[in-house]
Amino acid sequence: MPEGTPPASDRDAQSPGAYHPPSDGRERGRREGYGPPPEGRERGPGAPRDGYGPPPEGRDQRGPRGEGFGGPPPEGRERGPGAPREGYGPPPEGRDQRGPRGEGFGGPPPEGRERGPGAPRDGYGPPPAGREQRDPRPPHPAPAARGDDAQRASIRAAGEPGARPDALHERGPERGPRGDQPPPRRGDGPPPFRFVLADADHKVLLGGGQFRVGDMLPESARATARPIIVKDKTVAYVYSDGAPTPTAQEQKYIDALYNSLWWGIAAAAILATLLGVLLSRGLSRSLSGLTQAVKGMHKGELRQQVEVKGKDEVAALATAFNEMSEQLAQSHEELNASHATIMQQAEQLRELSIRDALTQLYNRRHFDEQANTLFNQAVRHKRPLALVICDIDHFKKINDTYSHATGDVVLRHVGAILRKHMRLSDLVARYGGEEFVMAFPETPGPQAAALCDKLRTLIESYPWHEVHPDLKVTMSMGVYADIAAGSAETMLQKADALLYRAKESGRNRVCFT
Ligand SMILES: Nc1nc2c(ncn2[C@@H]2O[C@H](COP(=O)(O)OP(=O)(O)OP(=O)(O)O)[C@@H](O)[C@H]2O)c(=O)[nH]1
Repeated sequence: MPEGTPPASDRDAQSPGAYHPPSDGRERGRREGYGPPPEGRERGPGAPRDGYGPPPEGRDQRGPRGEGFGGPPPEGRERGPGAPREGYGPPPEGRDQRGPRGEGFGGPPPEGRERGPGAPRDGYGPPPAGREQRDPRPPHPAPAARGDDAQRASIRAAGEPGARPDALHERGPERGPRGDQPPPRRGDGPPPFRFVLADADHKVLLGGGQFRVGDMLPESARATARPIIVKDKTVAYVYSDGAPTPTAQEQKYIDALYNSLWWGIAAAAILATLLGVLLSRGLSRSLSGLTQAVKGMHKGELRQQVEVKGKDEVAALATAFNEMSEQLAQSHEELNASHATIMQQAEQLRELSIRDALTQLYNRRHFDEQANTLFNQAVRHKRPLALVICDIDHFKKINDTYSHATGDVVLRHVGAILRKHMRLSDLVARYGGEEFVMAFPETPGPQAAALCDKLRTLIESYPWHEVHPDLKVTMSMGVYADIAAGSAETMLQKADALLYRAKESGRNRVCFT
């Protein structure tokens, strides 16, 4: 069994995933071998060994247990070359082949810890020449018999470059810092992480970064420190201090990644810009066509069609716009047609409201409105105005002799003769029954009477025999042309009086003042 490897029984009792120091019994047993035997415990060569006295044969060849910490040997313990070593002399041959213990922590050894060239190393001072070449792996944990020294050695091993704090719980005493696999070599560069080791009271045992030995870990560091547990008891804390320091190769790789990232971002930005410019140009052209079409619609040209390209949203918008424009134009045309129809019908209704259905002349209501207007204008402009009332002679006899229908035909023919032979500025209406009224603007009385006489002659000479062989039709008229009467209504009353006089005078004649 190589030195430093605990007995099988001890190893079996240890958890495979955590570091456990040797049992107290082992520790005591080993330590007891370096002090004087108890009084009265003299032993002979065959006496059972309890650690006092020379080891049995073969033990010396293995060399002493590698305690490196302790005071000077007890008084009177003079040792020869074969005396058990306590770390105060060169190790026996073959000891160096086991590899160093706890390398990785530089700095001088504690005061008073003078060591010989073969003394077990505790991590302070450079290793012997060629040691790293022979065994690059971190040392095994301290032998179980060394107790607290073994714990320190194991803890120092955990603090080596590349070691993880939780590795203390993962590897057994005879395993490497990372189990059975050697730690990755990182060349001669700085360790990737720095660790600070503190005892259970958070007092720094092994400094690093901003912490010195003896400092107290601040609360912030304590929160993230990883405990080192021995037999369910926290014996120390490991705190990671500082950021990882990549190797030159790793830094190159990181730089290359950053360069690739920045070039990728730059390329993406350029592509996005170009794509945006192209899209904006196409979009601008499409929207320009739509804008022109909308302006055309605003001017009243509702039927607008824009070019549809592709199948994107702009094309869908152009298609929808074309459909909307066509529907809007059709609706507008239908609305215009309906409006024209309504206006026509309104005009027809208006005509019906102001005209006589039998003769198609204006009716009395319309004549009264227009006669007032003409009267006011004549008064304002002091212009002549003549108003005339006409009545068919013995019309009752016509109805009675030739039928009521013949009487209607006579009324229509008389109305047509009156309308045909008057000026457009003159006004004629059927006043009721067989009565007609006329207004002659800009016409003095004598001229109006002459016109009325002409009309009377035309009615009398009309070929009524075509309506009925024995039919004779004449008309009597009263003409009044003095606006001094005061109103159109008064003038009509005066004209009606003259009509009555014409009737009384024998009919078929014109009377005026
Ligand atoms: N056919 C027809 N007859 C009408 C219409 N309106 C009124 N009449 C008739 O016209 C006749 C008018 O007769 P009157 O008022 O006595 O006058 P007149 O017979 O013409 O006698 P004078 O005026 O004195 O010459 C009445 O018989 C009415 O019925 C009409 O629209 N159509």
